[in-house]
Amino acid sequence: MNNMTAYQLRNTILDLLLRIEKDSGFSHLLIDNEMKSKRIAPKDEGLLTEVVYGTIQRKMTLDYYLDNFVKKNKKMDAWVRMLLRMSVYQMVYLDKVPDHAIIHEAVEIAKQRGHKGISSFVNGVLRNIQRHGVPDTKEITDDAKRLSIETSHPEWLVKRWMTMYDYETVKTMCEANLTRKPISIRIQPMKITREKAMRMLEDLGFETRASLFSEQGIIVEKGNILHTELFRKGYVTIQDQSSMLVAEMLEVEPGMKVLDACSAPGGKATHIAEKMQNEGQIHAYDLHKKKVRLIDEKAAQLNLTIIDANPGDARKLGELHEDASFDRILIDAPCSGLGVIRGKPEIKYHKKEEDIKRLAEIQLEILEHVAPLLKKDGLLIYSTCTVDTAENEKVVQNFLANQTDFQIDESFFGTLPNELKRAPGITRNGLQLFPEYDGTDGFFLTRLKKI
Ligand SMILES: C[S@@+](CC[C@H](N)C(=O)[O-])C[C@H]1O[C@@H](n2cnc3c(N)ncnc32)[C@H](O)[C@@H]1O
Repeated sequence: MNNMTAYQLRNTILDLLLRIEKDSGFSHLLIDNEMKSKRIAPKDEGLLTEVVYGTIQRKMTLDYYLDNFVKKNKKMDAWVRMLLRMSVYQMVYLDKVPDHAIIHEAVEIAKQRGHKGISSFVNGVLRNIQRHGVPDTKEITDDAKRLSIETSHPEWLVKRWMTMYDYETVKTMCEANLTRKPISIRIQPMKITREKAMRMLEDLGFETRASLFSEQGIIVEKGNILHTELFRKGYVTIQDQSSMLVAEMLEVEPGMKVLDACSAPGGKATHIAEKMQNEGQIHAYDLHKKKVRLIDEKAAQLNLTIIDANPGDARKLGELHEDASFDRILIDAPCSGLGVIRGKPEIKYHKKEEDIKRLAEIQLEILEHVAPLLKKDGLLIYSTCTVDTAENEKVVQNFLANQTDFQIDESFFGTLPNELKRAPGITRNGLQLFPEYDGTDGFFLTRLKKI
């Protein structure tokens, strides 16, 4: 592996940021690919991840700062603005590299990518910021606007959340979205115990702790799991703790017949298969044919054989399966993803309010079409990785309003892990996890019972 110079590393970071912006690419996937390419030395991985995530996470705040130092209507190529953003990010939020070195590297990059005029412009803006400091956002008097700029969330989104939750909850949530998400992993219990996996990781210098949400979960505080044999050989897989709650709460047993209606890439289907000790049947569907392969790959990696994955629209599964034929059903619905902003920060800039309305309609359609496939006394989990009540509470309420043979399974609340029994997001209709809570994603789940 060649060690990159600071200049090359900054150039790679700039390229990554531009790709993420241009292709609306998922930052975590592009960063993982970059790491896997082995071009980045382990000592540089931290800085790369920090600058890429940080610059995306704080894009609106950085633009607010820059607008104070750049003439209005100044035409700027996308790469110049991005170079300024990532440099200001490092100057304001990181203290790893001195400002003069950050400015020097930015000017070198500008010289190479552009011409002398651009490098002097970059130099001028950054030196001005170094001299005068960034403007104080406290001057913005409107709460929603200030929170929007300070935490870099679109104003419509902040306003929307303020209609759903009190200001302090929204503020905490937006601030949590600016922090790094701890990685959590799930052990494959047929291959290794949690204690052994934790011991092995700690021997390798990782810092770990046991998840309180799932007996299979481990939180990795420090260390890159992608580089370990444990990960490569399928002894563990990456999954957010909140997602692990789903298979825990589905209460499956070996031999059951289970439907996972929106299954790709198979994180929860494989967990359910593990809980069933790989005995029984899991019918897994996903609308997108290409993604079905991901379910098969994950199952193969974890040596799980009971998952039958196929393309299919959840709203048409009644054409393939008889009514009342499944013991358990999971609907992990397509959603706005507004609960996973911390791990995929670009989401907050791409979503629109109309998307949420349309998604809520699809979610209700899926629930209504899939529900008849559940046996009497069977359990159905509805989950999403969003904090938007229109996609969570409201969908469940609307579904129940037109049903006589389903109800919220009250015993669900009793079976939650103790730490969650009094979580702030518990309502009559389910559990809303917020991203600041024990490092999970923003996630909603509820359990319905067929009576
Ligand atoms: C939240 S993701 C599922 C994640 C998955 N359960 C896991 O744990 O890995 C939602 C999935 O629903 C799929 N999807 C969207 N519309 C669908 C539909 N009408 N029928 C079935 N799947 C759908 C999407 O392609 C996406 O993969």
